[in-house]
Amino acid sequence: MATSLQNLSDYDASTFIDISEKRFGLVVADWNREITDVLSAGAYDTLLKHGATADNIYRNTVPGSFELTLGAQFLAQHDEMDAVICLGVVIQGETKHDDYICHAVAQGITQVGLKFNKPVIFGLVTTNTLEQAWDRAGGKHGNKGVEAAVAAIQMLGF
Ligand SMILES: Nc1c(NC[C@H](O)[C@H](O)[C@H](O)CO)[nH]c(=O)[nH]c1=O
Ligand SMILES: CC(=O)[C@@H](O)COP(=O)(O)O
Repeated sequence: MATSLQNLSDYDASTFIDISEKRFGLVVADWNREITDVLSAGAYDTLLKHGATADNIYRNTVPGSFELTLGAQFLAQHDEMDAVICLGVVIQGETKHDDYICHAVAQGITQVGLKFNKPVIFGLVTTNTLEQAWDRAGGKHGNKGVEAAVAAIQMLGF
């Protein structure tokens, strides 16, 4: 289903577990920094809003989205880390460069999650245009950072 029809920025928090003792890693790509900062703030504020403490949220920056996988692994490998949220923005260019990045990140962070048996969330905005990216970073389609944080909380409830 397309984001225009449904997004997780509207969610029911009544089913969330207590996350006051949970530790979260945020891995944020520096590319398209103005937008990833908004995603990061959305994720951070959402975790706090639902009971996480600032001391339990660890934020690491990586150069670009391609590095999200390794950044996620650096955090996920710590036993005390409960969930990792990866945030990046890849906007289509003239070449297939964006495809390579997006597929690598999707596969890479899936593997990290399976390897460490903990939620590693795919908060990668992959759009055709800059405008579409802003639409998903506090614009008309919500904030994918918020959605990523919600997904992490929901997965911890399993
Ligand atoms: N083009 C985008 C990139 N490119 C950089 C790569 O992610 C990577 O850092 C580089 O290839 C070195 O390994 N990154 C984004 O996050 N968004 C883009 O649109
Ligand atoms: C994927 C991108 O945003 C960019 O770095 C690559 O652009 P291009 O495909 O025009 O080289």
